[in-house]
Amino acid sequence: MAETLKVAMPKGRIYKKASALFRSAGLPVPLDVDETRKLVISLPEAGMEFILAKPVDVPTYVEYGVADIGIVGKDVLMEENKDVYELLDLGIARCRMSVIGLPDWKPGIHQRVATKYPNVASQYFREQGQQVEVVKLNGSIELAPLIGLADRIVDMVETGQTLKENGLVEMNSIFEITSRLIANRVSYRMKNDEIQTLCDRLQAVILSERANL
Ligand SMILES: Nc1ncnc2c1ncn2[C@@H]1O[C@H](COP(=O)(O)OP(=O)(O)OP(=O)(O)O)[C@@H](O)[C@H]1O
Ligand SMILES: O=P(O)(O)OC[C@H]1O[C@H](OP(=O)(O)OP(=O)(O)O)[C@H](O)[C@@H]1O
Repeated sequence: MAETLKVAMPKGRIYKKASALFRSAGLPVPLDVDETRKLVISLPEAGMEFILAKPVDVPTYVEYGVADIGIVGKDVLMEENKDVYELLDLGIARCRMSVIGLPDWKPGIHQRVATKYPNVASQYFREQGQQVEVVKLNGSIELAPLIGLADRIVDMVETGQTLKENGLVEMNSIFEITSRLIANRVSYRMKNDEIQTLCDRLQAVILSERANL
């Protein structure tokens, strides 16, 4: 008998897109996650169990093996650097990680950069040979240059609306972001049939959606 596959799904903006992809692939997903406070949802008839997690925690659950697979943004994978397999680019929740500042920004003697992604930002500026102080924030990052906490930020840009409304400009794009399917290393071996079947079904939908673009 096939083993239960434990799937860590991020709540929030990725969930809708990821669940639509699962449904198109003929895979079940819990409905109405916005309306429930339940965090573990079992679908025994499908041999699956869904863990509804905060997006940034998905790689941790998968690394520790309490979830066999998970869905997470490339931004989180780059920042968290967990020991997991990255199996598939789902092509959803597309945006980019960028360096952003006020239009009149000039490099000062002491440069400060605010971000939700301190590891990504530190590595980027190190590679650019720029010495900066990185300050970690947890949200509304665009506030930092407006009120003088930092002279630049590293944050995600999707439509560019947040930048526009706050008079900021995108200076450099660091990398493109989409959501990825990740797997625990041991689960990938022990539940290979189940994981591979799921991967193949998702891949087929992704390819057919791409062909219809
Ligand atoms: N415009 C966007 N801004 C932020 N994240 C985006 C955007 N577009 C796609 N994403 C993806 O969605 C993920 C963030 O989802 P969400 O905003 O629900 O989480 P969060 O802000 O980390 O969670 P929480 O609000 O619980 O702290 C990112 O990790 C990224 O991969
Ligand atoms: O280019 P846009 O389409 O405007 O999207 C980008 C904005 O969306 C994200 O913020 P989020 O909504 O996650 O809020 P928070 O990080 O401030 O909590 C991100 O941090 C940017 O602020």
